Amino acid sequence: MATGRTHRPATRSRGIPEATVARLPLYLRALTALSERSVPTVSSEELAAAAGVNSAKLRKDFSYLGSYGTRGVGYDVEYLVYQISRELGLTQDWPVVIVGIGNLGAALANYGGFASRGFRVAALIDADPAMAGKPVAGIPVQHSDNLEKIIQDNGVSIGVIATPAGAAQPVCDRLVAAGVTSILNFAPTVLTVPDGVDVRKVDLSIELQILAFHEQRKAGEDAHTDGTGPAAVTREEPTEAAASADQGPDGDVPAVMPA
Ligand SMILES: NC(=O)c1ccc[n+]([C@@H]2O[C@H](COP(=O)([O-])OP(=O)(O)OC[C@H]3O[C@@H](n4cnc5c(N)ncnc54)[C@H](O)[C@@H]3O)[C@@H](O)[C@H]2O)c1
Repeated sequence: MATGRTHRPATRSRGIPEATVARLPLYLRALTALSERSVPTVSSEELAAAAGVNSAKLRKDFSYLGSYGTRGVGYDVEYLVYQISRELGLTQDWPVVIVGIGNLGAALANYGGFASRGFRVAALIDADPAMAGKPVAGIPVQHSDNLEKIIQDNGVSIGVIATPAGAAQPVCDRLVAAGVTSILNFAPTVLTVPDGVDVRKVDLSIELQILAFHEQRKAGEDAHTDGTGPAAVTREEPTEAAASADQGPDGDVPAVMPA
């Protein structure tokens, strides 16, 4: 039975802080773009700018990988791609199942970017009997009655939940009981999982709400500056929403966050 914890502590067992782990994909994306342009080396400043990260933070992050670059030359792009991919576990193929093949699940299944990053969609699962056997992105949807067998047959450790909120916890419990140890949750609900299971939550509506907050604040500042509106909320007086928002990899609020 699922209990208690929803995410791991701030430092992982190998000593790399969770905030550094969260920035590694940003570096990898920037490095992959450089690699595709056959750029051999990159300075910490250039790479930091491309990744949208402060360069001192980048150098600190890379020190956890044992990568210090060469003075006057910078970092070897190909080697860093390899090192970060290895650190993120992307040098092996990860079979992933998506549960809930509605609008979102089908869009995720059709997204080509997973495969190029080492994630293979091994199975699509849905509770609607009418969908069973129908192909989505070339993969036949399987009925959720067979969820446990599908997980075991495919050796799946990563599950993506794209069901309605009410179904997410029972689906999560079944995934975990079947052996899944990492969950990416798109349903707007907090999942409870046992120790040893990682949950990441994606919620685009929260991102939009935070942008709305900033828009409202900007509008307030404009009105205050030209003297036409009520007193603005200043940047020195964050509202509760801003104060409680999780900080992302480089101070922004991440689109994917711990559950
Ligand atoms: N995180 C985000 O940014 C974001 C964006 C859009 C939607 N969502 C959320 O994603 C979820 C899916 O949205 P949608 O628009 O695709 O909905 P949808 O209704 O189109 O699809 C949901 C699918 O889940 C299936 N389902 C229901 N119960 C199930 C169960 N127990 N096991 C397996 N499958 C089950 C349904 O048959 C359906 O095919 C919702 O929770 C929605 O709120 C999140």
